[in-house]
Parts: sequence; structure tokens; C-alpha cells
Amino acid sequence: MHVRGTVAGEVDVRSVATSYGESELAEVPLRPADDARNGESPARGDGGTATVADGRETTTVTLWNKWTESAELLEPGMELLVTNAKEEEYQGETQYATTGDSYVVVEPSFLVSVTSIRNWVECPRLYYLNKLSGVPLNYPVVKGTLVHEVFGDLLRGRDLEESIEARVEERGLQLGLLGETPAAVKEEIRENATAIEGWLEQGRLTEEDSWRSEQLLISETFGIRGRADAVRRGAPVELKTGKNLKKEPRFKDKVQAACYALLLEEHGGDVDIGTLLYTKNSALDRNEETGDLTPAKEFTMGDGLLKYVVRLRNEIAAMETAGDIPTGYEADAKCEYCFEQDTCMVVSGRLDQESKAGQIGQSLPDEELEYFDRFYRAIEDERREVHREYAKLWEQTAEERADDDRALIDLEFLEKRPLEGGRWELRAHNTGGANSKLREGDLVLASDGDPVRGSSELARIERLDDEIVITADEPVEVTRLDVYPSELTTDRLLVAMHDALLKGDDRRKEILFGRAKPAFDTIEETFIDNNDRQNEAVTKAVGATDCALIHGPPGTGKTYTIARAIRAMVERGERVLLSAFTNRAVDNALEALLEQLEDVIDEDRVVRVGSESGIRDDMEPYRLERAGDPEDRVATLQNAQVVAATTSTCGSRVMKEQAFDVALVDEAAQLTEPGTCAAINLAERFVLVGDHEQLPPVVRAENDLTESLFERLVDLHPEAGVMLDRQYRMNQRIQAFASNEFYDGQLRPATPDVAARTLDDLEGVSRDRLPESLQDPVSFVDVEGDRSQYTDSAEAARIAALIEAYEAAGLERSEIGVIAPFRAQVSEISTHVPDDVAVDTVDRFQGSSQEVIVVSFTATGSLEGPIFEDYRRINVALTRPKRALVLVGDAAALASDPVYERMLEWARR
Ligand SMILES: Nc1ncnc2c1ncn2[C@@H]1O[C@H](COP(=O)(O)OP(=O)(O)OP(=O)(O)O)[C@@H](O)[C@H]1O
Repeated sequence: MHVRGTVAGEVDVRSVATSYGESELAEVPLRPADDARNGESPARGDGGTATVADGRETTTVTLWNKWTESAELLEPGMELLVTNAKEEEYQGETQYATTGDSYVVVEPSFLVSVTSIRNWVECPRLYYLNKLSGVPLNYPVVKGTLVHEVFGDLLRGRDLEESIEARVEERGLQLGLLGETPAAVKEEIRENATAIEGWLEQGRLTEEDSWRSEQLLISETFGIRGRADAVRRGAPVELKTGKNLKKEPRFKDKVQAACYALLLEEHGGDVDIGTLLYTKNSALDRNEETGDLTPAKEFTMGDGLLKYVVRLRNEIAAMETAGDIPTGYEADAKCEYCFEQDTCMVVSGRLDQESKAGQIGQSLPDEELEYFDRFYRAIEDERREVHREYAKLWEQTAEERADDDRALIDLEFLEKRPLEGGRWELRAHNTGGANSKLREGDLVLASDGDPVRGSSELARIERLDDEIVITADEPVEVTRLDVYPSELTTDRLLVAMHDALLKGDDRRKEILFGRAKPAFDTIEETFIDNNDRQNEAVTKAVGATDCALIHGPPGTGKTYTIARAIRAMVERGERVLLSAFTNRAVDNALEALLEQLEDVIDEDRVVRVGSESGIRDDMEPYRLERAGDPEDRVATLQNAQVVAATTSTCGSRVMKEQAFDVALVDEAAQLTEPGTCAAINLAERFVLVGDHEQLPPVVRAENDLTESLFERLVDLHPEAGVMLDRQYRMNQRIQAFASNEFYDGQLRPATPDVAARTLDDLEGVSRDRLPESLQDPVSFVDVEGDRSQYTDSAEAARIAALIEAYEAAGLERSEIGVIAPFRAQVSEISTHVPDDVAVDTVDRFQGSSQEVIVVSFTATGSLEGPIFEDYRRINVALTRPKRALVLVGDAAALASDPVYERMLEWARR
């Protein structure tokens, strides 16, 4: 039986005398979880989870012997799982205790990666340093990746030479940045691959041999996830590109293989053997080396090792849950033999952290230490939220995930087709056509219906229509796609924050922490002659020696201003980074910029860095191809005077090697502080462009990440900012409310034409054909709703009628957009209106505009809290239309909120 619950009090650890001698035990007060799904057969399970009495009383779980080590980590409020526990009656109460088959798992829904466990066993401090600084671009790492890729190819049956050729070609850019030549790299890969081929040959001799390449594995029982290099006859095989002349695999390698064994057990295996393949061994010269030169080393995995691995994992989970920082004393690693000793001491010194290796250097000023601490916690909160997303893979049913837009389910598998290189193209029919967060180009979990226990693969979405096309390493008969919760974003935020504080230039930090005022050079030139504020913005951007902040309300020509500013910078010979939170914004800005640069520089000096699927088709010609001849690839990037990439890509290994005179970041109000740092870390000076009255950064946790650096700097250094005040989008009547409510009444139409625009300007459209109530550019339609919370079918039906009225007046459906506060209402409206009308949440509409916008408030009865959560969302919704805005909602409910009440007054005028 498995016992799972929340630690309900202090844990008591003590020694007792038993018939076997002295034993350690820990008594854990536990409030069992009442989740019925708890009992569903975790690995090694023999069914049933404790559902004590009413499931809420506190019971006691006794953890014996080595498990007391994990007990010491427990704090009240932490989750605990004990597998194969036994039930005991004690003074009329049912209690539980570990048995010889038990595993004790601390915070099981925190999924620790196998790599983390491996780093941790070397030294917990090393684990921490890796988190802070990320994996740098260096040759051993790239070579390791290449050997692993070739290994996968060989397992999938690809020809060795063909694989080496293709894989080295694919990494052209990285190899070029490292100054490596293809011939030398290929030779080295070939040497390593000999070991692999030899081993595979042996494997093929046995009839029952079965193996598969890289497999993504998740264990809900042990709280571990990872990608095994290969699985052979159900057992893990790990590839190491180093040498090992001992008979036995290295301990940390065994730990890693043991993690995979646990993962495989959860998938129904029973694993007691692990194989380590040291590929360098076969390249060694027998005459010079002594020892065991066989590359493949098998070892037997005892229960003791598996349990030890779970205890290690528990240490990480407990530390991360508590938000602690390891000191290195947790392990008996020898600092004097550690390659990272210097880095470790420097980081400890700068951050004033306790460390086994000791500290060197002076610590950061207090305010920077405080900042580091605050943001470290915030980013780790965010990481825990990502982990919660993983847990939802098994906590939610398929239907719940689909309703949550996290999965596409009930797909009808159509066919599989082998691709070059042994990969597969899989096709499925989307029967539901439902909404989801999934997009083309995304990495997803493709499964046969169960992403955790069934057969599942990490796959890429190539096409997403009625027919879905994905590519994957193995041919899963896909019937379900799940959002893959990636930690990449959080990883990069942490590294960007670390780089900004520990590697950042002093002057930059003076500015960021308000210890100095941004400075500006005097610029005499006029850049834009018909819009003073835009001209001032460009002047500031060009003249800033530290930073400039451009505040651009809706439709005020932000993109145009950015393009003009970059042209001026390019003309001055500067190397410019153009970045933004989304690919869409990067492409928009780049499009405007290309127009400006037409006669200024050659097209090939503008480069777009990003993946093929992320970049708009018409920007494809500018995309930096990563594959190819190393020298040539590097030359293309180094030669580029303008590089455009998302802030996330700015945190990639390739971009981190680049340096710029200036970084210009659009959509800056939607970026977290560390997210912004990822881009500005790469440049001498920076310009942020955004609007903090529109959507804030998208984060899962509620903490310091919700305020953008843009917003903080606008407050800190108002003199570095300029607000664009003329908008080129909305009819005067439409913009009035937003201007008063959000921009101190400063927003004005840029020209009389803009102020006076109405639907009559559109060809074939006449307002006379609209009902009188819709003839004004702003109208309100009072609908007494159906009183449900997140949907309102009465509103949806009314909206369908409104759209018909606009069509009757001559509008195209594609000129109408509908905005609703909740996804459920978006779905509800979608069932009422034709497909070609865009219906979505505010978040999806930010940055775009439409001739007509209909807003569904989905508010009835007494309004509980702002419907759009945050008034900034209302601002975005109300500023999307150019010529007509229709608000649909329950007037009585809306009037109960002061902002909505003012909105009603304006709309009904
Ligand atoms: N100084 C200007 N003179 C003439 N037209 C301008 C000027 N500035 C901007 N525009 C025009 O106004 C429109 C909106 O500009 P732009 O796309 O740059 O707005 P934006 O502020 O980026 O919009 P959003 O708020 O959606 O991000 C464009 O058609 C652009 O050409």
C-alpha cells in the first residue's frame, strides 16, 4: 500500500533497540491526501493507497533506518509518499511504516531531472553553479552532443558516415564559433563512434536483442524525469564521451543509470542491469594505456543503489522546495580536486554565500545581494510552477487537460512515414478541432493516450490543421498531444540575472540600481518631422549612452519609431540587436526596419536568428542558417550589423557569444526583469520600448517577476523616458476613454483623418445599413446574461447577431474581432459565430488591430472582482478597433465597478 500526504508537524528522529540491534526511526505526522487517484498503481505498487478514516485525520508514518535521512529533510507542509508501506494498529489507531520494499519520496510532484541528480552527487554546490551559469558553448559539450546524436542515428539504423556528415553539418554555426574545422571534428566523432558500432555489433548477435534510442521518461512515483540515451532489452544504456580504464563504471555514472532504471520500472520494466559505454576507450592506444579498455561496462543494480538515488533526489527536492542554497558541505566532495573550485569561490565571495571551497573577492553591494536573493526566489517559484505543470500530466484526466487547452485528445492516428536519418513523420486527424495552447513548431509530448505511462515521445509539431503532422524519433501511434512543460525559460532567466549582476558592467549596474542617472549625448539632427514625440524618442535612443525608454500607447507608431532609430544607429556605424518578447513582434519590427534600411546597408548584413518554425515566412530569407560550413556560418553572423532575435533566443549559447553597441527591445513591458537582461546583457547601451499600461509579463507565479524592468526604470529614471502621444489607429470617440483612464488624457489622434475615421470609409460599407444603436463608433449592448461564471451563452448568441448586422452593412468577417475574458467564453462564442471571425482572449489580441471589435464581458449578477483580472487588459481590449467598438455585457453588473461604470458612461454617451 502507498501512503501519501502532507507532513502535519515536526518529525521525530531517534534510535531504538530492536531484535536486530540498534535502529534509527523517524516518526512523521502525516495528513493523508484524500485524492482518490492516489491509489492508482504507482510502480512497484501492489495497489491501494491509505485512505485513512475520512482521509483527513493525521496519522503517523514511521520511516526506518536509512530513510530517516530523508525524514530529516521534511518540514511541515511538505508532501510525502511512502510506497509499499505496511499498516499497523497502535492504540486503536491505524499507522504506517516503511517495509524493506518501501521507497520514501519527498515532494513527489517536484520532478528532479536525472542530470541534476548526477551533478548533485558530484557536489551540490556544482549543481547550484550549473543552474546559475548554464551550459557554456565549448567544444567538449558540442562534441558530446554530436556523439550522442550519432549514437541515436546508429540505433535507428542510419549509416555511420552519413550520420557523421549530417550531424557535423547541422552544427556548422556552433563549430565555427568555436573555431573547429569539420574534418577534425568528424575524425574525432568517428573515433568515438567505433566503440558504439562495436557494441551494437555484439548486441545484434543475440536474437532477443531489442533496443531503442533516446527516450523521455517521467516518473510520478519517484518524482524524476530524464532522457535515457538508449534502452536495450528494457535496461538503460548511458553513453559517456570520456574514457574509463577501471573495471567498474564511475559512481556518478552508475547513479545516473540507476535513475533511468527507476524511471523504466515505472513504465513496467524490472531493471537490474545498467550499461555505461565509454566511447573514448576504444580510441586509446593499448601500448600506452593500462587498465580495462573495454568501452561497455555493465553493472548490477542493487536495491541499495536505487534507494540511495531516491534519497539524493529527496535532498534536491527538499532544498528546492525550501528555496535553500547548497554550501557543498552536504557532500564529501574534495574541493581541491574540483575543476570548478575557482568559480565556486568567486561566486561565493560575490554573493557572500557560505561555501566549502571558501570565498574570494568582495561581495556585491547589499542592495544587489538583496536583489539577487529576491529574484532567485522569484525565478525558483516560477520553476516550481513549471513542475506543477508536469504533475498535471497525471493529476488531470485527458478531458480536463483538453478543457484547460493543455492537450489535444481523441486524435485519430492516420499513418507513420520514415524520414531520412531514422526519424518518423506521424500524421493524425484532429477530430475535435478544439482550442489549445499548442502551436506549429512547438515541442510536445506525443502519446498513445497516456503521456506518462503509455508510450510517449517528445515530438515537434510541423503542421496543425484538421490534419496534424508531427516528427519524432520513434513511431508512436499518436492519439494525444500534450503541452510539454519546459524549464528552458526559467533556466535562461536565472542565467541572465546571474550574468547581469555577476558579470555586468559597473556603470550598467549603477543605472539599474538608481545610483547614477542615465547620460545623453546632444544630437542635433531631426529624424522625424511630423511627430515631435517620435522625433524626441529617436533622439534619445540615438543619444543615450546608458539607456532610453520609449513609452508607446496603442497605435502611436512604436514600430515606426524603432525602425527609424535603428536606421540612425546603423548609419552611425553601430552594431544593433533588435529584440522582443515574441517572434511576431521581432518580425514586425524587422519588417519596418528593412524598409528603412533599403539604401543604407546590404540586405545580407541583417540577420534574423531563430528557428524556422518561429519565424514568419517572409522573413525567412534573413534567417541565419545554422547548418553549413563553420567558417561561412560564423562569417554571416559576425558580418551582420543588425541581428534580430527574441529575448529568449538572446539567452542561447550562440547569441551569448555576440556583442552589440546597442540593444533595442520592443514589447519591453511584457518582459520580466531577467527576461529583459537576456537581451541588454549583450550590449553597451539599450533602448526599451513598451507600454506598461498594457499587458504585464506573462508568468505563472505571483512575485517580483510580474513587474517589468521597463516599468521600474520609467519610475526610476523618468528623464530617460519619452511618451509617444499621437495615435494612428482609433477614431477620436474610441480613444477617448483609454486616453483619460490610462494616459492622463494625453493620447490624441495623430491626424484629423484618424480622428474622423468611421466604417463609411471602407469600400462597400455603409453605416446607414446598421441598426441605429450601432451607428456610433462606440456602442453598448445590454444583455442580461445567463448567470454562469465563465461563459455566457446569451452574450454569445447576441454577438452572433451583431456580426450578422455588420456583415449586412457590408463588412468582411475578417475585419471583425471578438474579445472575451475567459477561454471558456471564447469557445462558447466560437460555436455561435462563423470560423473566419477572429475570437480570442485579450492576450492574443495584444499588438494587433481590427476595423471592428466586439468585447464580451461575460459579467452578470454581482460582479466579483474585475472580469479582465487587471484593468490593463481592458485597456488592450478597448484600443484594438480602428472604426467601431461594441461592448456587450450586463449593465447592472458592470456598473458595480467604478472603472466599468465610467466605461459605461462613455459608451452610452
Ligand atoms: N510619423 C508618422 N508619420 C506617418 N505615419 C506614421 C508615423 N508613425 C507611425 N505611422 C503609421 O501609423 C501606423 C501605426 O504605426 P506602428 O505600426 O508603428 O504602431 P505601433 O505603435 O507599433 O502599434 P502597436 O500599438 O500595435 O504596437 C502605421 O501605419 C505607421 O506607418
